[in-house]
Amino acid sequence: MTSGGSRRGTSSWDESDVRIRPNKKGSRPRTKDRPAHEDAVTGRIITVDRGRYTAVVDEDQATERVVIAARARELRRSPVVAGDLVALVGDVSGEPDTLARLVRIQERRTLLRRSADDTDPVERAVVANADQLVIVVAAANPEPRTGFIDRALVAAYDAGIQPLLCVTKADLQDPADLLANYEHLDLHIITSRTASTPDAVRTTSASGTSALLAPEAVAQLKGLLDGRVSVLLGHSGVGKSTLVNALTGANRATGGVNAVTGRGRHTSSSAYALKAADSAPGTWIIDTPGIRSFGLAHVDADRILAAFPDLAPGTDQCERGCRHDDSAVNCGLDDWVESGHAGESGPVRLSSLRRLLGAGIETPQGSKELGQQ
Ligand SMILES: Nc1nc2c(ncn2[C@@H]2O[C@H](COP(=O)(O)OP(=O)(O)OP(=O)(O)O)[C@@H](O)[C@H]2O)c(=O)[nH]1
Ligand SMILES: [Zn+2]
Repeated sequence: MTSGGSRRGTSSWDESDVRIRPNKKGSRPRTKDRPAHEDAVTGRIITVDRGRYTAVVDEDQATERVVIAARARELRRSPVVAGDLVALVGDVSGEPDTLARLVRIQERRTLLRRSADDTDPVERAVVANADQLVIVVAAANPEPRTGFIDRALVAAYDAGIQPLLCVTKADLQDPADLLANYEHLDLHIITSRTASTPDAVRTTSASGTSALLAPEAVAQLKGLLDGRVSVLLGHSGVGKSTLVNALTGANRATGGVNAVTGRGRHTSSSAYALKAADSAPGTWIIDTPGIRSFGLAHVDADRILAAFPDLAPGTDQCERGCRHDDSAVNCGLDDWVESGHAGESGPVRLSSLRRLLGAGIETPQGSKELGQQ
């Protein structure tokens, strides 16, 4: 359990914070034939596995515990994902072999989504209520792919989540060339490497390989994650679990949450949340072991444009249906940038935007055409 700092956990919420999501069929009260669940407690979903929802209740209090719940029948069609804040009723003791009932999902601040691939219109919720998306790539072994980073950036901008780029294994390869692609985005970039100095952070990967990481990047990352909910995303082998363990290590050895999530390797492929060690209340790291790709069929180009406020007004002069991408003719963004409205970095920002717009997304008018065929 974390300690110190101001209390910002779920403890300060009351029932009015737990809102029922708008009902498509109108707002027929659900309280008519069942109790109003006034006794419900709020839980934070840390993982989902075969219809069982694992939640943390009474976060950062002495009574903090892990409660397993099943979804109430009326929520059968509502996906519940890691990071969701939910109302739980029934047996919320968290004792072995008890099962609570999940009766409400709190309105989400953000929702990270993906489709299985660019042509699959079915979007899946991945993580709810995240503040930032930490995109983890290795400088080498495996080779970094800008396509993956770009797609993750698009997914983050689409979800209204702040992206952050973490490059590992800088001891193997100087990542300067890779990073040149991203220096004109509003993006925190953290570069991590191994080190053999006495202050190196000792950690292990999920498979048990130990590593010594230079403390600067670990400290920097810790500072950026403090008090926030962060999703970590990266391909296998980039050093994600090595980093996660460096950040959560102390906590995995103790604490209630550990009982469910931290015993050796997590076997489920779904996202799961871990509490960071020695951090402010509300600091959560959500790992996404099963996610190797980001289908973007659901993404709206307007939301990507919104992440470029210096450029977005330039599209006022575009013709209807303009895709603003590399193939666009008479795109207003060209004039906007040429006439200096977006400042000196305008041209490189525009080419970054266009690269992202080409990462496989719908046109602003909502046609089903993809940006990349
Ligand atoms: N040289 C170097 N090796 C590292 C660094 N970080 C991690 N590694 C090593 O890279 C290998 C893969 O690291 P993991 O943490 O298992 O990678 P992962 O992303 O969790 O991979 P999966 O568990 O397959 O998802 C391990 O042998 C680590 O010790 C680094 O900064 N530099
Ligand atoms: Zn345009």
